[in-house]
Amino acid sequence: MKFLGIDLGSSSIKLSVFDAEKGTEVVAVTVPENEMEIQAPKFGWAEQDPELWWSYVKQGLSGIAQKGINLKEIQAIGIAYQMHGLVVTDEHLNPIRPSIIWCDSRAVEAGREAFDKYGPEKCLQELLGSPGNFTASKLKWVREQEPDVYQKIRHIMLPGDFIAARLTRVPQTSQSGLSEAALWNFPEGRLATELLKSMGLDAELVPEIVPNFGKQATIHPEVAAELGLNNEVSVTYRAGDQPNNAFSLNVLEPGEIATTAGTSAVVYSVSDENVYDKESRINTFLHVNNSEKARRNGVMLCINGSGISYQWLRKLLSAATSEPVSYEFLNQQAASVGPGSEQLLFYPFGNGVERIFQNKKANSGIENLNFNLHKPAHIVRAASEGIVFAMNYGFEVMKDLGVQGNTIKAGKANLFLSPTFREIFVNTTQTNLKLYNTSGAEGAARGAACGFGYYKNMNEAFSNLKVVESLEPESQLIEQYAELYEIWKQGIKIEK
Ligand SMILES: Nc1ncnc2c1ncn2[C@@H]1O[C@H](COP(=O)(O)OP(=O)(O)O)[C@@H](O)[C@H]1O
Ligand SMILES: O=C(CO)[C@@H](O)[C@H](O)COP(=O)(O)O
Repeated sequence: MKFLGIDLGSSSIKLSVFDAEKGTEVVAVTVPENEMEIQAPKFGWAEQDPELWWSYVKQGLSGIAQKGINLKEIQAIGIAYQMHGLVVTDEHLNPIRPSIIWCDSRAVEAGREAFDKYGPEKCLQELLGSPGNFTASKLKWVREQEPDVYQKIRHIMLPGDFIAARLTRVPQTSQSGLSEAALWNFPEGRLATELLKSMGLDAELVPEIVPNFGKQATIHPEVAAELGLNNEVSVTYRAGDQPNNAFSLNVLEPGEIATTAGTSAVVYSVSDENVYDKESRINTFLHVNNSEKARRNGVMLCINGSGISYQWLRKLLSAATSEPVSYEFLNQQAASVGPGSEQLLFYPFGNGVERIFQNKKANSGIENLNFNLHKPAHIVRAASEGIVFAMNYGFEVMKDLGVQGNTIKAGKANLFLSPTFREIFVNTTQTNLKLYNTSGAEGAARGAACGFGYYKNMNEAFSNLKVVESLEPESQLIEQYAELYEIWKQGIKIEK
């Protein structure tokens, strides 16, 4: 039996077909070939067009068919998606404006006002954090700044809900989705209706709430015919890309930790408690396997400016070449310079406000540049160090909150494909790193199989997940990176 996983990232959309009998991925496709743009009509804004996402999903499905898969054999679909975005649609499920995505900073003030008005203590107790810059605050911004748009909205959705709605023509969202929107009352396990009211938002805009796993809705026959899919195929799994990354790595139980470094970088730890950071630098969302019987939360740090820094450097280094330079070239450049990049410091905070700094903007850029000494390779290495150091800054807050564990799992993907990045990561965070040969899209396909009822339990879905590489910190490098991290930390400048 074959299952399809769709991973709607900020840089690209990945699709995976997983053959459950064989226990392996049989086809993987990434669209577009070059990374998607994030539009910034104003400084600090970040938007993408949901119609473009949908056109890439369709392109990805054609790519799968071209690789010899009979799309009619797909039994169910799982969707993972960039979190916290706001998609607003009319009654025909057509977007009314571009999506205001996760790293858009415009709603920070709206979130602060909502936090103060609803009451800090109530927010922390009920939402396990502030409405912050999450989906609910983005919707409040639309209501206040674009009242004509707000009036036309019939459904609000997260990015993955939109893709599911395009497939099934049924608007739905999930409990974990609402938690990432800051619209979930954790202690009572329900929609945060009082917060919606306090923010002046209409609860009717929230679509039907479905569990992460299980038959959510069946594909619309017209869509099935257009895409060449089977009429019977259903969406049986959806989750934000970070809980999905953890799920893909079989990180499901308290104390287990996952990481990734795509456009953003995340360290994600599972907890069975309603833990929260009073300053909302670290965020708690529902994990995919949360249930009434067993509480499972994802406690996580997010650095917005992670792989996007590397992506930006790649574009810069490609400006004068006929073909873009490859990421492998960047990795080689990084490896050609020693730890510390000859005192060059890189601050990766150029993708909106950062949660680890309480939704404030911090410095982005390169410091200590010496024109007679530093080459592009130093900048690439410094960027890798700066990204890991930023992750470590958040990881320290997680540890203060009681997150423990010295083994972290990651997919062998994105920045974790760089040996230098991996070395910096293990020695700075002082953790063991286990890399698995899997991806978020493959995880979403396994999720679809779980939701379809193919497996007896979730562990069975991961019985042939394999570690492809294990790394451990080395005492000499630990010392070296600890010193470099302290120097880097001194250079953080947070806007007042
Ligand atoms: N071979 C590679 N080596 C190092 N980094 C890479 C490589 N390929 C991609 N990346 C990094 O990973 C990023 C994309 O990661 P991905 O997980 O696909 O992002 P998203 O899920 O946000 O779309 C790229 O922008 C780049 O920074
Ligand atoms: O905001 C978060 C997590 O809370 C981000 O991790 C987004 O979910 C975007 O993910 P990527 O596109 O970087 O995978």
